[in-house]
Amino acid sequence: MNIALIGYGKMGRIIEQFAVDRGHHIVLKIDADNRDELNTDNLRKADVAIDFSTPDSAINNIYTCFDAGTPIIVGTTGWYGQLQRVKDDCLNGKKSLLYASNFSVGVNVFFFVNKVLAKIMDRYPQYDVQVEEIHHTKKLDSPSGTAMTIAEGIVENVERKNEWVNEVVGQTEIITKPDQLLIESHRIEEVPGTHTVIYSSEVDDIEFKHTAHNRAGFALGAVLAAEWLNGKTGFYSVKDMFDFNISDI
Ligand SMILES: NC(=O)C1=CN([C@@H]2O[C@H](COP(=O)(O)OP(=O)(O)OC[C@H]3O[C@@H](n4cnc5c(N)ncnc54)[C@H](OP(=O)(O)O)[C@@H]3O)[C@@H](O)[C@H]2O)C=CC1
Ligand SMILES: O=C(O)C1=N[C@H](C(=O)O)C[C@H](O)C1
Repeated sequence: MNIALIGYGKMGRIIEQFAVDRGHHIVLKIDADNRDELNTDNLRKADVAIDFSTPDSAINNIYTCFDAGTPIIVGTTGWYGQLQRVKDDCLNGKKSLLYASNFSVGVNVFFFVNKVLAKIMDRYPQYDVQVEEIHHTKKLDSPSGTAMTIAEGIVENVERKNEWVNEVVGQTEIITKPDQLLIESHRIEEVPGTHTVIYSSEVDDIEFKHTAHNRAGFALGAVLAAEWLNGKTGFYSVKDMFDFNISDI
């Protein structure tokens, strides 16, 4: 496949390596310095675009791909307030988009088991629950997209939690109400991404944790998603690609 990389930073560069290793060709690389080269003519040279850019630029990048008719994989986080509008425009215009807050196999297994665990813990009100995420200090958005997906999996399944709230440790201080799920964000040099769900009672804690050792899992997952999306029209999340099912267990 011919691939356009929108965002050529930490992720874009690793994605390039995996894509080339798998026999693909990079036909366009966009970063802040050459962003005027992101236009429909250039995008039409690509079979698929992969966006790992910035929360502020993602929406414009998505709509430029829609205009070009180029399917787009969106790894960028921090734009999900616009998700419904993007979904509607994608489906109405018969465009092609797949997004994920996290493309790694490990985290997608984690997302699935998190929901199962939440369903079980719904029965045990003596446990409170919170989510912690740790990322490098260059990260622009808080909470991480991954932590939001985890929190949504808990709020959907634990009746005593109705919404999530975010505290960035050292910047904001939150006093949560009982029906609020706290996501605590920590920023520590060079950490690729660590997510923990903690259920705490008077007598014990249950901790469920995913630690990324590097960015390779995210990058390979994004290339596999591009291969999966090739030839499809529609609006997808990474769940459509992994498709775990409790009846498989
Ligand atoms: N879904 C997932 O699995 C994962 C998602 N992410 C998300 O991906 C995004 C990128 O992460 P990361 O690679 O670490 O970040 P980086 O800051 O390393 O890279 C961002 C890139 O975007 C470029 N950029 C800036 N403005 C624009 C623009 N207007 N158009 C196109 N590109 C632009 C930057 O250019 P320049 O360097 O010139 O400023 C840079 O090349 C983040 O939102 C992050 O949360 C990260 C890892 C995994
Ligand atoms: O910015 C990052 O680095 C990461 N962002 C994604 C997120 O916001 O969840 C995925 C991963 O945790 C790394």
